[in-house]
Amino acid sequence: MEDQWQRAYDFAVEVARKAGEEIRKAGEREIRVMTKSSTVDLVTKTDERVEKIIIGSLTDEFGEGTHCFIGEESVAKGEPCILTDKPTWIIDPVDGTTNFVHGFPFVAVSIAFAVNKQLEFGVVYSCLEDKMYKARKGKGAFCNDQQIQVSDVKDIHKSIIISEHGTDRSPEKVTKTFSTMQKILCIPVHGLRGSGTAATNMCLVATGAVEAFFEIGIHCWDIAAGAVIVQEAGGILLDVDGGPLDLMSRRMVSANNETIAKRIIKEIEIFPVGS
Ligand SMILES: O=P(O)(O)O[C@H]1[C@H](O)[C@@H](O)[C@H](O)[C@@H](O)[C@@H]1O
Ligand SMILES: [Mg+2]
Repeated sequence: MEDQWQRAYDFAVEVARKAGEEIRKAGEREIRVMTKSSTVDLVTKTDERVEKIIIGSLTDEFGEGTHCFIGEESVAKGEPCILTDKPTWIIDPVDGTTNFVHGFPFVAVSIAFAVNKQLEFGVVYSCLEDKMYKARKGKGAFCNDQQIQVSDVKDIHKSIIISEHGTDRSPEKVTKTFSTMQKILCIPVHGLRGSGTAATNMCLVATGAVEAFFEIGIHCWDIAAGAVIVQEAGGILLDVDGGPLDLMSRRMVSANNETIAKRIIKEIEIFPVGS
């Protein structure tokens, strides 16, 4: 049977690299010369510009109207965020926007592709590190074309766990997030980390650098590509309540195995996520 999505997969890698180059140029050209306080609107323009480059390239390649798009910036401007059975690109043009403004070296382009609500492939380009992570369902996960695999650690005491506090500063969320982090830290685990971008965090799970990453508050575009990469690296994806992952639920646990995932889930204090 003809391999229907290989060309789309290969092209997604090219587009991610082109988008990453645009982000690097924006960082060198614009942010360095502006005070941080005045860069927020510039960043929004960069995010929007990069998303336009990605969607424009995909539309030129595959034709107007053949595929659907869920992009962070398009949704922010009122486009629907609904995953249908149609072939759909799920895009975060600049994951780690706050990092980008500050020159903190973890900024990722995240591009995933789903058909019939099933993820076919994911590409995460950590553009300041020049690390191209990619994975296609059933065909393994790679970083710069080297196959990657999750850690084989089962003892939680020998693990590093990633979590993020996100951008919401509401008292309930902050209290529950830090209470969860405190409980996990004091299991004890070897350490807690966070890169500031969910896509990169998931790739760190996939390479075995850390054992798990969880977060409540992320969006489908932050995690869709990373989900394929973790899965194809031998990892597991669950909801924070231990049920199956729902890509649209704004909460997620990714881990190297079920033992670590379930141990983490016991400590997570769940809170509702805003719109
Ligand atoms: O809004 P930015 O600065 O991009 O940060 C969020 C990032 O997009 C997510 O991937 C992270 O997981 C969140 O914790 C960040 O707040
Ligand atoms: Mg993001």
